[in-house]
Amino acid sequence: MINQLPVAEPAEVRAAARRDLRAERRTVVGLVLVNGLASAAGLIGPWLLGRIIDTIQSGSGDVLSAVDRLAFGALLFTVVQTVLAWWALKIGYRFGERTAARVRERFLRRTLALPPRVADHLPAGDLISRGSTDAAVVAFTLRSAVPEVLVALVHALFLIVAVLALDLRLGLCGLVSLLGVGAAVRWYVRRARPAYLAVAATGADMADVVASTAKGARTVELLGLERRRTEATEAAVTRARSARLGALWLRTVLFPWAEVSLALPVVGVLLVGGALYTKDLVSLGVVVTATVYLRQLVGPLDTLMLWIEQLQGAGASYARVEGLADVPTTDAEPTAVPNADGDRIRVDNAHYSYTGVRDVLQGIDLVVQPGERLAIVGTSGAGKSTLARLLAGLDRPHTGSVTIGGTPVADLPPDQLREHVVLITQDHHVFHDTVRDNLLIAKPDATDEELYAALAAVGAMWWEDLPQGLDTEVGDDTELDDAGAQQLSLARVVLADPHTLILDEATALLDPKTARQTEQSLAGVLKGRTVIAIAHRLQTAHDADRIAVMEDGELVELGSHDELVSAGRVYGRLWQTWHAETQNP
Ligand SMILES: Nc1ncnc2c1ncn2[C@@H]1O[C@H](COP(=O)(O)OP(=O)(O)OP(=O)(O)O)[C@@H](O)[C@H]1O
Repeated sequence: MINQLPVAEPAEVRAAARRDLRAERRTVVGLVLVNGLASAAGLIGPWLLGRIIDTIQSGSGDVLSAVDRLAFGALLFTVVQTVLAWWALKIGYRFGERTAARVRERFLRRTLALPPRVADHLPAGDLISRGSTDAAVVAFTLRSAVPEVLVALVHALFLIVAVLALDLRLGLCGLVSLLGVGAAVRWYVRRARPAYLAVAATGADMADVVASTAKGARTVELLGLERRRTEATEAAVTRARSARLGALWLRTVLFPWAEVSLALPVVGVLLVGGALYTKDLVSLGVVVTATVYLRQLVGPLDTLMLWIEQLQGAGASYARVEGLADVPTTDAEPTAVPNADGDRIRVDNAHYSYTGVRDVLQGIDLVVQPGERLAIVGTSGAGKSTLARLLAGLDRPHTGSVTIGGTPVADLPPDQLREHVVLITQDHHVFHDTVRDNLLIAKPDATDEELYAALAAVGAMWWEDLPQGLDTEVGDDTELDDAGAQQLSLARVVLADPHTLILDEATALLDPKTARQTEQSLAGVLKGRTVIAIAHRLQTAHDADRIAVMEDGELVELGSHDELVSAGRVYGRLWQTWHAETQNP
């Protein structure tokens, strides 16, 4: 079990961000262009203001009409800037929406592409918090922060260039005074990544503790573990709180430091500009224009400051979302392609341990022929379900191999795996969606005829009475009963059309009526396939072609019912006892 999913390295995050930006190349170029125009338009107003002051000061010619013209120009360019800035933001929001969707889809695709044996061992809380909280933070940032930050950056750049072009001395004085802001941001950024990664990791840990307590609620209640679980939850909450306080502390330093630093350029330019003006080295209009430019710089820099925290948090979330790409999915390359050995399932000297201390499977050797019906029997804890998991590719043996047609089953990607083998248990799931979409999961390109046939094969003709047929949403107004839900998941199996089915407790714990209905549905699914059934009732074993008997993780007997009964060993004794019990209940 992986305790925590990987987090993408900064270089990987940068590469992923570059890919996302490249995918929206035209939108980004449009955004920068329109934004540049808006910023350029914004520079003209203060420049015209300087011209007004210089015109009034010179007092030559028709001052009044010159001032009117200049003031009208300033007003016009302010309107132009407002319209262009609105347009730039609109483009930015569109970019954000599309990129956020791309990030979410990538996460979903990566999650679904994980082999079952890997997905089964991932920490659920961490995975859920990455797919929900982290993905939401990234989406919000892309939608809101990134466009505004891009707009602010371009605006700030134009203002700095403008003030330098206006008067190099005043420009340099303004820039020197800005160094404080740069130092504050550097200090913050260095500490923010680890702080926000800690916030996300402790949050995921908290979700894990709560999820595992909820999942095991009955065990907690039965074993009286309430106090221990409460303590574990409190400890997780405390860790999450102190991580968040650590991140907040960084802000309490950043903001006052930055606020003071932002006031300095204006003060510096007023002092230096005043001195230069008294010595007639610069006009009053230029000093006023430079002061207005630097004053305007506070706006975009403030925006950058405000969003910088969001960007840092989102950077950490982006690294967590992208980290899914680094989940190790295979520790061995497939040794052959399916078909070298037909559809034959072969288990060679398979050992497996959950804890690394004790092998619960101890050197299993087994070959299942295509089309065969094999029953696995044994006492509780003998290792039947574990063997079923290995056969279904949900885990790989620690030594030895389990192969289908020569390929290790656990190495098959999910879409290929389900074409070969499907494990049927009582844990079926109906998605809150239409009947059609619930079925298409198994075969996205299935035609309606194929869907009707799959439903008919499992006896689920109730779909014809649904208000909108296949397009009826299930799970809301149309609640399916247990048998209906099981039929829907069995219809998915028919569509996936695997050559081998593994049945583990598919009906053992169902009430008799549902069990009977499910067995009838199952019969339609089993037809023409290799079936490996964990047999809880010896009647199932009796009907199988061969029976594998397990004891303490070993395969102790293998043969037909008649062979094993006449051998009179483990199965023979089990049969005698069961037979006696059913004859004299
Ligand atoms: N997740 C797990 N972690 C640790 N040990 C486990 C886990 N699952 C099963 N085991 C242990 O592995 C051994 C084999 O269990 P398995 O469930 O395969 O047996 P089984 O024959 O299917 O039993 P049953 O008929 O009761 O389901 C048992 O000793 C069991 O306690």
